[in-house]
Amino acid sequence: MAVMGSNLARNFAHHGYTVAVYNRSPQRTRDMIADHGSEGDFLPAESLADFVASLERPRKAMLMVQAGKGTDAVIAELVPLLEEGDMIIDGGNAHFADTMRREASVREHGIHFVGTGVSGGEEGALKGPSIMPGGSAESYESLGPILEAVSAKAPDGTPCCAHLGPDGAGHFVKMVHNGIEYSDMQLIGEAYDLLRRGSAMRPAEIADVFTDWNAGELESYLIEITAEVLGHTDAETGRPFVDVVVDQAGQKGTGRWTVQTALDLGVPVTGIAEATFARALSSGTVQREGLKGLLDGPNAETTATPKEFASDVRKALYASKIVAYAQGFDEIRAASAEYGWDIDLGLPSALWRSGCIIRAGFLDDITKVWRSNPNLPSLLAAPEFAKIVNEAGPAWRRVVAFAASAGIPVPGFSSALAYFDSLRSSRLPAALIQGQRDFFGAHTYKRTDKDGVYHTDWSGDRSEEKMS
Ligand SMILES: NC(=O)C1=CN([C@@H]2O[C@H](COP(=O)(O)OP(=O)(O)OC[C@H]3O[C@@H](n4cnc5c(N)ncnc54)[C@H](OP(=O)(O)O)[C@@H]3O)[C@@H](O)[C@H]2O)C=CC1
Ligand SMILES: O=C(CO)[C@H](O)[C@H](O)COP(=O)(O)O
Repeated sequence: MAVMGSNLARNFAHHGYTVAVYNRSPQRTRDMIADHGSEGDFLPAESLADFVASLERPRKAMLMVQAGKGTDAVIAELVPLLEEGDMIIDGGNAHFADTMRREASVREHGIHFVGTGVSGGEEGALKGPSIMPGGSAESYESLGPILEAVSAKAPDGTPCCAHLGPDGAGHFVKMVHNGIEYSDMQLIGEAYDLLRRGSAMRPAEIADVFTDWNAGELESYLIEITAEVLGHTDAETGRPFVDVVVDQAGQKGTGRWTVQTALDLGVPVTGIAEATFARALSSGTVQREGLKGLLDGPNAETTATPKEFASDVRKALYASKIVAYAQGFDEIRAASAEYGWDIDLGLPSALWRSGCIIRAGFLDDITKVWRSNPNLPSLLAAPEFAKIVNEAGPAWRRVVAFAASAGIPVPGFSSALAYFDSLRSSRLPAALIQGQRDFFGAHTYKRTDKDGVYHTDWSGDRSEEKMS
């Protein structure tokens, strides 16, 4: 009955379901019933045993508790109280590997375990979140209609909830959703910083720029709330709210997991990685405090007009955002192959169209791309997206070049551009790295002109040997 659980319970009740509710600390349950008990049919319980006893069979028990140890603790307490055929649904931000482990262990008791991503924050949970369930297809048959009823609806009326695949598939997709969320937020932050430092615009003016952008191709929840946050004035000081907030970004772990998992899968999610490291750097007070005044550099403003500059930043933001999404989908595809999930690539973007934090107008276009050609090597290979990033090129380069010359850090914009340039390069310096690896470790290399694996006798006469 913390923020997500209580709002989701109210959402179920608003849809006509009778909802049994329980929280480890009973006061939270009492508060929720006192504040919202009249909104629907609730059965409050002060012990887990009473909670379980009040459920219809087969029982469906949904957890919205702290991910990690909290989730394990509740499952351990819940399993002995349940029977074969019952179902545990974990809606928290669990690591997909934990979900795979929990699913296997709970299945031994004949109990279904559904790990599901839930996104939309406090408001989404109440009014309709994007729901990303994994678990067995059998469990989705009975659970799906309930989750679909309370989920957000896409502009075409489709529920933003669908079965993504077995065991950890749902939580994996939610994890990548959060990784993309990190990237999106970092890119927006960089756009703000460029306009603020590079064009001397005030937060309220930048809020207007974001409001304007929200009417175009960048239309999204995160752009919308950015305008709200930038337009907000601190009541106590009368200063822009953004200027009174400590500039250290928090993180609960999902961005880090996305990057760690991508490293294991060998998928370059550079935008998500830069965004995650940027949060860590902002919070690294030892280094930031310790180096204050020691590091030198420029502090320049653009010579472009604010309108021209904002137009370039908008294009760079959109192109970098497309790169981040392309990388996220690459990670989902790689994990689907690795774990045998068989995820339909068109589904995540379809489920993200409404309700979730990264909801955006262009998710409809992404869904259409994957639906018409699921075998594309990358989202960037879709002609419509290739056209956008290609056309953004000159503005993107002007922004990154300006940022470097002006001393404004843009790790998201510049890493996205480097990714784009790497992919379009016919030759990469990886050939030299292969030579170095062979030199110091006899790691061998392949040649461009003939088949086989080769090694050069670097410490001897430098003759080349065909190894296989
Ligand atoms: N907040 C958000 O915007 C979103 C959150 N999520 C995920 O949803 C879940 C709930 O999030 P949120 O509402 O923010 O709350 P928190 O993540 O802060 O979790 C608090 C809840 O977990 C319970 N809890 C913690 N440890 C235990 C334990 N050992 N045994 C029993 N209960 C325990 C708390 O009970 P008690 O009151 O007794 O301490 C409380 O009900 C999390 O997994 C979160 O990652 C997903 C999407 C968005
Ligand atoms: O899952 C969410 C949104 O989709 C949660 O709000 C999550 O807490 C966001 O991650 P972080 O706290 O690391 O910024």
